Amino acid sequence: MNNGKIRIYELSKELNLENKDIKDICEQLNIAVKSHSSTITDSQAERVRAIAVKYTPETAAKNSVKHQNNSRNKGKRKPQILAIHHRNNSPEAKKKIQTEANSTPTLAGPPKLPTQTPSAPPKKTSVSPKAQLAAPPKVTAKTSSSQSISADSSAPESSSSEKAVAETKQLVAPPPRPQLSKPAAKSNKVLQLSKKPAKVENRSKSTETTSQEGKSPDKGNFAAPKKPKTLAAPPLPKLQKPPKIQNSEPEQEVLPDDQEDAAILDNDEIDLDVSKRKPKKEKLKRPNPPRKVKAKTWEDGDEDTLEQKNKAGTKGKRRPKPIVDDDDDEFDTAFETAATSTAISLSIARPPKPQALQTQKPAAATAKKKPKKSSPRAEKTSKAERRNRQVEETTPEMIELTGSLTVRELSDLLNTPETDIIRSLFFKGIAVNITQTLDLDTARLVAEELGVAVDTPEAKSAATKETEMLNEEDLDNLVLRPPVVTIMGHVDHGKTTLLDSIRKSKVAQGEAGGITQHIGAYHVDIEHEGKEQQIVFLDTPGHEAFTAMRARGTRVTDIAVLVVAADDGVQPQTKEAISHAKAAEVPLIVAINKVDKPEANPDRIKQELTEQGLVPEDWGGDTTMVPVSALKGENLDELLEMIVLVSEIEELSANPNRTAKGTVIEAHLDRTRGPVATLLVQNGTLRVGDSIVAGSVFGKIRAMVDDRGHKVEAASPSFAVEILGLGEVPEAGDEFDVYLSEKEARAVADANAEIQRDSRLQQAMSSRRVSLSTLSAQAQEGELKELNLILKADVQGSVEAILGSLQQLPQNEVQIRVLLASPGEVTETDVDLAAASGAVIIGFNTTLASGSRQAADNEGVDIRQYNIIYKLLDDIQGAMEGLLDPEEVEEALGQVEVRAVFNVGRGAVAGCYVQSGKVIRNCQMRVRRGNKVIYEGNLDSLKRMKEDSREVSAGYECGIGSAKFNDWQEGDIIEAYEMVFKRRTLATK
Ligand SMILES: Nc1nc2c(ncn2[C@@H]2O[C@H](COP(=O)(O)OP(=O)(O)OP(=O)(O)O)[C@@H](O)[C@H]2O)c(=O)[nH]1
Repeated sequence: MNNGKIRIYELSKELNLENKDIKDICEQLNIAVKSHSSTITDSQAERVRAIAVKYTPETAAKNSVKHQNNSRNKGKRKPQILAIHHRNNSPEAKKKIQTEANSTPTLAGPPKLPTQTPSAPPKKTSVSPKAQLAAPPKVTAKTSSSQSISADSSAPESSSSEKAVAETKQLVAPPPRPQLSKPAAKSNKVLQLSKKPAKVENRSKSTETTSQEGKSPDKGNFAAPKKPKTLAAPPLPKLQKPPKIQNSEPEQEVLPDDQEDAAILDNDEIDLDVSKRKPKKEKLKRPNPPRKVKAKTWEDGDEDTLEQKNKAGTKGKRRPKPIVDDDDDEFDTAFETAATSTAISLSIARPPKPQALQTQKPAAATAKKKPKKSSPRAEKTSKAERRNRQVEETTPEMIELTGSLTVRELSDLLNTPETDIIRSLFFKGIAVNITQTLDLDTARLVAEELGVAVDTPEAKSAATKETEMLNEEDLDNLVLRPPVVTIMGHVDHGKTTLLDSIRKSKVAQGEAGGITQHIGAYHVDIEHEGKEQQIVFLDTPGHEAFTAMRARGTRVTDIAVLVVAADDGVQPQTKEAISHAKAAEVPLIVAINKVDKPEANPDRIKQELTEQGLVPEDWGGDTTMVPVSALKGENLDELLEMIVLVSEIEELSANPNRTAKGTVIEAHLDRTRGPVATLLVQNGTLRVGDSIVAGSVFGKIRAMVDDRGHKVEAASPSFAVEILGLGEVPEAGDEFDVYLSEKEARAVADANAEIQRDSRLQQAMSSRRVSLSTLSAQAQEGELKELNLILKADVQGSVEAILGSLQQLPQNEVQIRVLLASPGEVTETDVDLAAASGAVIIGFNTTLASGSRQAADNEGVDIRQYNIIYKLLDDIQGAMEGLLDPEEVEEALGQVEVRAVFNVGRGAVAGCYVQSGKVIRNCQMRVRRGNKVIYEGNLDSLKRMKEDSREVSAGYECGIGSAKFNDWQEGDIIEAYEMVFKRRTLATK
């Protein structure tokens, strides 16, 4: 709904009717509608909803005129509902209600309701829908509750509390449409479920039966389970919707225009009921405790909050108030009792959105307090008390925070009104709105202020193995597989050289700057105990910028080889590698490298490693440490042997006789070949032609190439292959699965894409998160600056590495906003985005697509290209500093000594000698006498040889005068300086 209007198709969707049906209803109501995309006003929509409740396509088809008449007839019923409202005030009625409530325990059983509703439709099949429509009284006859309802319809005004109870019950039982004298109403409900009036009747019957017998309606009523489909189709949610309409809307429909207000009151009453019943819903759905909190808020009279929550379903929200006004204490008590039993049915009857339900639940619990409203002032006080009490009662003792969350989410977690959170932050100088995302520290601050302890379990290490690749079916077909080994270690400790040496090839050559920047996977054949064996190596980069990639490497690895240079020792990334290996719970073998170097000291390395918890075997520990020289190829055999031995102990196995699954090691877009991904098969066998899903990407494998560049048809467990045929570039680190059915594979990919989209949205929200350190005061004063970036890199791993490094840059004054970060060329689209958002495009190891350079020139977009990450980071830091306001600093010009004082008129001029630097007319000066500064101000006149001079340099004499200072003395020192603006650098926190 926009601007108070709603389109026909939106309405039809909401009411679960056909567009045509809605148009029919509009026609009945004389609302001009041309097509399904026509809009009508909210008030018109309300009228349509009212009619829709009772609307049946069947009836509609017969004639629209009848409907009009019917709607008039319905108007007669509305008064019934109104009457219920009045009944509430009658003490007698209340008693009756109590009695009723007690006597109808069946209704109270919340669990039954859900079952009933869904099952109801089928039962109805046994009954002729037409009959129902034509003779609503029959329905009433079936149930006691329905009877009372029918009585109401006959004499609405005189309706008693019994009737009210009966109505409530009806509401509870979704179908029981005795109230609806018009068959249409019933049919409407039915329609929502299955669009078949017959089903509606069944439902009502079933519900009735259930309420009486306390059994599941399904069994008894299922005389004709003819259309199980219908049953399946009308899932619970649908059922919920129709009920709402029944409760409130039928009445509205019936009421003549001039009675609309009264109808609203009625609705309000109904809402009250609902709120009271909500507690039961909790039992049924038992979803989010936070919602309860919201409900409390609502009770407190925070209408706004409610309204905000349910813009679409505003009706429900308004209702609470009127109820309060009309409520009588006694009645409330009685009604509460009754509500317990009827709550469930009501909830079913109500279509309200989940949010509304949530909010209402708590309301139900506190409904008793409402009567106090009779005295507005007393009510205010009681509200506050109640609110405090509620908050105290419901605020959890401890919450668990794992990351950023919105104000609303925090409110849910804390069972505290959003407004309280916003207020609390406001007083701390942080202005937020309800949808804004708070970072963990801010959220913790809020929670702790409310006395709620915060637990922040450490984020699961990225290196932790996430998925078990084997499942039960594989156990019978397990065969040993080669170990997947990750080589880790500090930069330049010789990882690539080691692998290179093992492979007897020159992988290190050709890497930009000699730094490994991509993850690679290679297999080597070795001979062990006379048998040929294989080891698959993952080569991960050593620079700390690639932490994420290394972590990923660990996640798929079986054994970690930690390379430590014997001449350098344990370094930061050595420690990091150890922690990754520990997180992944993989065995670790240390290769003490560069032992050929004269300064190599393996024992020192062992000592340092011992301090990290890795005690060498020859020192009594359990860590295998092998001294090697990667460069000279010394002792590599022993290292390989150790790897094989460890893998044997690990009994690494997989089932090659199944569809493959594994992990995307790397992926990029190749200009000629399309998306290319390196996959590590961890179970099963991957084959050309397989339908594969990697993350959210679907593909049919066109070709596979192994690490030696050979085309292969199949890849068995532990082997890494580069594949072609994916639709898009998957994310490195994504797991992949092969599906026998291409259709299923596509569906899985689509579903994954949906999930990823959601999480990306959340990330986008988080990128604008409120952080205590960066926002607070600055944000409010508009001082926070942003540097927008678009990052394109050769591969996903580089993207992650750069993003990780960017996060390390101080952002307390200038915040980096990465609008887009993806692997691939810099395209014209990127340029457009940059132009629209004032972003700079950063390309790393990537090229410009044709046309993008020209587009950038035309748009004035800055594209920076790099192949060394340090340079990239330096430049970005420079750009960020460029965004800082320059600071005004004092720049010394020179020093002048006063050697004589000349009185001129009323003033005086100093005869000076420039000792150093220079002095400039109109510059700033500071006059020092001894250690004291006696004047600071402008140097107004500067003369050289009685002539005005602009500047006098060191070694020359000059006359200096100031309009505001004449108290010169010989020996005074004048420090000449000027204020200049200087570019600032980012302060590192
Ligand atoms: N003397 C000697 N030098 C070695 C040995 N292993 C590697 N180096 C040298 O150490 C330097 C770094 O080697 P790399 O293999 O590139 O180191 P890396 O750990 O892969 O470096 P990144 O890929 O940048 O993390 C090179 O100059 C190698 O020649 C060795 O066993 N002995």
